[in-house]
Amino acid sequence: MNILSIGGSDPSSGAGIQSDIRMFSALNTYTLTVITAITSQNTSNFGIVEPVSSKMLKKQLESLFLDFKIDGIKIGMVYNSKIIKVIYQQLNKLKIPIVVDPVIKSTTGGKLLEINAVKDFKKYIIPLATVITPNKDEAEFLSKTKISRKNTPKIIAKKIQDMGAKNVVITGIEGRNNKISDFVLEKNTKYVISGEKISKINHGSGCNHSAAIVYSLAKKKSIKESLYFARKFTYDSIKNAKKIGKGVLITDIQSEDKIKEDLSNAINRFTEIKGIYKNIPECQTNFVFSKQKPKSTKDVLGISGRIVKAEKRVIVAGELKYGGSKHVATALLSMNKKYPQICSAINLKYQKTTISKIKKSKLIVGSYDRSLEPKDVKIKGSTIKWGINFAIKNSKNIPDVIYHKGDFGKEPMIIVFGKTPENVLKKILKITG
Ligand SMILES: Nc1ncnc2c1ncn2[C@@H]1O[C@H](COP(=O)(O)OP(=O)(O)OP(=O)(O)O)[C@@H](O)[C@H]1O
Ligand SMILES: Cc1ncc(COP(=O)(O)O)c(N)n1
Repeated sequence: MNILSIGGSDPSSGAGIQSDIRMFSALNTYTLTVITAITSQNTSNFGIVEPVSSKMLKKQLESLFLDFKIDGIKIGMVYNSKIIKVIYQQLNKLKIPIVVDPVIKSTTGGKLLEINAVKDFKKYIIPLATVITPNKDEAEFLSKTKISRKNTPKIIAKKIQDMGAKNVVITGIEGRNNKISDFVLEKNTKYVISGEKISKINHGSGCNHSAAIVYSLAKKKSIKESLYFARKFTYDSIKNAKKIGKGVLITDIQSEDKIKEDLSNAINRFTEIKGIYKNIPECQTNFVFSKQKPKSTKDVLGISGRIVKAEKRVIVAGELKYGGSKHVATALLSMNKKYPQICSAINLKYQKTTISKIKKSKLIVGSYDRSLEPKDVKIKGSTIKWGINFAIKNSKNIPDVIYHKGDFGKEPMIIVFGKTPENVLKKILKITG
């Protein structure tokens, strides 16, 4: 699939064209790019803007239309009237999804649309939009109306729809109980998509949101499906935002390749720990790492075989696969449900010496007694879930380690948990060897 991103260059790659390339690549989509303006900015400050000439813009667009099948277009920073008019001339006959992210001001305060271009933006760019995604401030600015009890998001969205956009999403409306919502006016129907607000000041969430919408629309999904997909995608990108520069955080997507790379590195380092073979249980070891918000073991990467003991060495038998682990992945899912930041786990042999080392190090330990398992739990085969939940309930803080001493015919076990495989490995180093 090929998606075209039309927008400004952000040299810090936190927003604009460069951010779109990162996002579409994470979605395994080829990104075509047309630059409208070059900006100088970083995560703290916005510098200057140099728009490209109309001729240059037109030539960029023509060169792509002559060569590629384009499945969807995202429009970000357009800056001035000349740019707006060229985009309109080139795009107005197209029949593919176009998502407009009306960027007016950057998070760091830079001007991304000239004041005297606002009129043409409304006249030429808004009517191109299959979906337009103003945030609350942008929606108020475009509609010249403040959201209030009287002027509801619906009234504001309708004003923007009347300018020619087919569907309108007003993003980032903050509510009570740490909720953040997007108000949607889809043709004649309205609805709200709500979720938890992450307390991080970030750069690029709006760009990621509109990029994910056009990606999903280009895959022929409905508007509603695309908005839910984009909301989750953006949430993950904010959750995974990193402090790369000195200022605001830069949003990022943890690609499946990155999950694989992190787990694979940690497994290699695990196998090299001196004397680690003593910590491999009879049922062998699995080491797992999940995607954000895993729903089932299919979202958890693990070894399709196990890490096995071969005399005084340990070797990895099998490959990394989603759904590769059952037991450790199930334990992780129970932990992750209560503590979503915990995404990695490993099981180790139960030994008194290890437990006393765990207790001496400052790790938080939880445990459960398998002989107390209720009958229905045994019958349903949901022992691990029951045990992990039992240990979590009885621990004030997030347990680093949960163990049980086994039962008749059941091997005792220790499970070490952490945010990432690297984090789990650090804990293992404290308690083994
Ligand atoms: N702190 C947050 N926690 C969770 N979701 C958020 C948060 N901030 C924004 N979102 C969601 O991210 C999506 C993008 O909206 P946002 O309001 O960030 O756009 P924007 O202000 O245009 O961003 P930008 O300034 O990066 O262009 C929306 O679905 C919004 O609800
Ligand atoms: C080139 C360009 N395009 C868009 C944004 C908006 O993104 P943000 O509001 O996150 O700063 C930006 N800062 N720069």
